[in-house]
Amino acid sequence: MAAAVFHQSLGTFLPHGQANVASNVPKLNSKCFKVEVGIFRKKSPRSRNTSIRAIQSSSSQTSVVDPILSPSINTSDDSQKKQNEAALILIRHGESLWNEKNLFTGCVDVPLTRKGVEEAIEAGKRISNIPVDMIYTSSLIRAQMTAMLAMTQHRRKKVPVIIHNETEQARVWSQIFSEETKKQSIPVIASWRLNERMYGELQGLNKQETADRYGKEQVHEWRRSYDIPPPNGESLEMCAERAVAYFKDQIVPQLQSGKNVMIAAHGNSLRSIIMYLDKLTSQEVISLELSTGIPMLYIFKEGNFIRRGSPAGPSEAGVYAYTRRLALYRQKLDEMLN
Ligand SMILES: O=C(O)[C@@H](CO)OP(=O)(O)O
Repeated sequence: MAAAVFHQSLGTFLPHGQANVASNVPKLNSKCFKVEVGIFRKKSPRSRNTSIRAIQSSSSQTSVVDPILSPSINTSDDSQKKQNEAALILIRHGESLWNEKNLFTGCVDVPLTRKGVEEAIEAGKRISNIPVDMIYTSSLIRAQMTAMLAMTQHRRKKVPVIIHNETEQARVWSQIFSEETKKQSIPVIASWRLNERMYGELQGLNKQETADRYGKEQVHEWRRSYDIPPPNGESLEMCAERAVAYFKDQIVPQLQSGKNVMIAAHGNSLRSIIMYLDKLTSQEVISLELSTGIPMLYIFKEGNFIRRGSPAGPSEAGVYAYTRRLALYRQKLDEMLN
């Protein structure tokens, strides 16, 4: 059985030997952790799931029809690109144990609270009818838990599979040898570049006690100014440099090729990405606050990001104005699953 390698920048599977994955591993240039990319196995264009074929036949040229199974998706096909639209879902992780304790967290890797688990599940319900072909998370467990818990609610019931490419052995040992299983999997790529901003010497300190000690204004400046870093930490601008660069280099090409993408990350890494998507100024981003458990939906179409989700809506219907294609996808899911 021939293995195939998941090629991160192409977002597809190449026969082992053709994909120089090592050259794709970015150099780490600062504080926090892990490398990204990994292996996965190539899907077979021939063996398709019948029920999915029903969806494809209704809307064969669009990306929202579960392109991971669609043989027509080809990253080098320009005409395909022009017609594609893709969904982009952003989720801030649910409440963590340090959110609960009101501690500066940054790159410290703490898990979700029970409430955070429930928020992640609730977020998953809101996006359960939106197709997801690839998942990106930070390297931190709170974002990864959120992504995984959210996907337990997804109606397509594909299984998120974390891509491991830290070493050749990790890559080889995590191969999947069933075509059917691969088709029912969603690659999950973790990158430290999506981590929360590094909070420097504030990490682990209590937010209220820090405000009492250094003054409310000073702490507010550390927390919400655009270009003033906390002591030995990252400003939002510095966080944006690596998070937005990663978004442009790694994630936008997937959207361009028609893949529907979910990103589970953090208050500040997502604020910096939203600043880029919504073309916010450094003044405007200061007042942008993201709630936990409220996913946001963007549609990527003809090179533009169109915001469809409001962070404030109380229910799925209130949150998203579906595009025609998303509505069609949902209708087909209803027919398939009910
Ligand atoms: O502590 C942190 O890492 C972040 C997010 O919880 O805090 P802030 O609200 O200051 O961005």
